Amino acid sequence: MMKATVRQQVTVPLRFTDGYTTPARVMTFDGLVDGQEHLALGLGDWQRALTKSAAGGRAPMVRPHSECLTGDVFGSLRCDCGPQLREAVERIAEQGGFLLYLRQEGRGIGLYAKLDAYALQDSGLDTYEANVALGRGEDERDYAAAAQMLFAVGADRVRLLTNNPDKALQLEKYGIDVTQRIPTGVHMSPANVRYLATKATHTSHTIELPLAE
Ligand SMILES: Nc1nc2c(ncn2[C@@H]2O[C@H](COP(=O)(O)OP(=O)(O)OP(=O)(O)O)[C@@H](O)[C@H]2O)c(=O)[nH]1
Ligand SMILES: [Zn+2]
Repeated sequence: MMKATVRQQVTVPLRFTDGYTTPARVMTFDGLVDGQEHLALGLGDWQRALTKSAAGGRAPMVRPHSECLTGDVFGSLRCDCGPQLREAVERIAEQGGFLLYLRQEGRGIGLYAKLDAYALQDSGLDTYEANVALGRGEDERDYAAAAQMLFAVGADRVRLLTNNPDKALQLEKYGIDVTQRIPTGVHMSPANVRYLATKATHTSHTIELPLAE
């Protein structure tokens, strides 16, 4: 795999809508294989986490988060992306590590296509069937660039914050040592319960859902 390098890093103070604040070291990259403008956010004492990991201690916590404009920015209740992002930033900041903000809108099909998929879901298809009906893959995400970013920041061993087994499998395939997979919380709403249930049954996401009535 081609090597990527950190292109720039700047500190950005974050404040979420619920008032939670933390500084983030926002990093950009040169040489990412997919040509996208992905970001890594170094959170908490990420430098100490890297030093400890290199000495054989606990690996830094890392969450690969796929972009979701509607959820991350506008607070859409159709998915769980906004609350997951908020949760991940705080958990990583507590322990030191990285949030990878990956420009993989709509599981890689893009924003307009995701909204087309939402329209199909409103006429009965589930989240995966809708992608297929559009002639797209159920999930087109590839994590090669994410692996490149982790190597570039020196995090080749990670504790991965995700419920998605594919993220761990792909990162391992690209040479990252995933020492542990940590589940994220489940952020359910009436509008996203079907979406979450489909993820759990269709792609073995580790999502614990209360039984539907
Ligand atoms: N095509 C499509 N994409 C969706 C839909 N709902 C959410 N997404 C996208 O799915 C992605 C969600 O990504 P993640 O938060 O990384 O979720 P995940 O793959 O389930 O894995 P974890 O959250 O890590 O467990 C984002 O890119 C969203 O834009 C949908 O109905 N159709
Ligand atoms: Zn979302």
